[in-house]
Amino acid sequence: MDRIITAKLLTRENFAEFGDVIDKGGDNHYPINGGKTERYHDLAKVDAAGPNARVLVSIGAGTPYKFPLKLSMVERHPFGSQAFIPLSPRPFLVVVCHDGEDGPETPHAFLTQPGQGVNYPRNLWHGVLTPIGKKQDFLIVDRGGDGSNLEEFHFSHPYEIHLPEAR
Ligand SMILES: NC(=O)N[C@@H](O)C(=O)O
Ligand code: NI
Repeated sequence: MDRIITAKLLTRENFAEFGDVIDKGGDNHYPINGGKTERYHDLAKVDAAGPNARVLVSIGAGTPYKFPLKLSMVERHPFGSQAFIPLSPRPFLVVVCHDGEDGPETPHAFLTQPGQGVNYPRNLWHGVLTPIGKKQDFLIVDRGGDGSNLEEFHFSHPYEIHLPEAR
């Protein structure tokens, strides 16, 4: 099986089967504060389940990965969603998989558009936060609480993830 995957530009449409896109591209927005602010409303479903669950807001100071990326592991969070919102307008890599009978199916790789964030629903298989080219900070909104909220899957053979040519 071909283990080389080239990331495609992330859009609301092509990511819809996996999770939420956090940007100003949706149509659910309206003026607040007398029109001084436009609110882009309800962009992501935040989910925090299990014992003593609560929503966490954190900052991830990410270090870039080399490309092509060797993807040998994906993970998922059984008790909650996880959102990554970049604090600088640089694209980053998003890798997600549907769940199959024997674990994650073939990965799908996306290159976000500058400033775009994503939200992974509970139990969505995903690669870890993957900045590109330089250090990048991210706001992370995910679940805290008791119990193990991390499940990892190690592929028997790694995938090789490439970025699209024309960037
Ligand atoms: N644990 C954490 O904050 N990050 C990972 O779950 C990840 O998806 O990068
Ligand atoms: Ni995660």
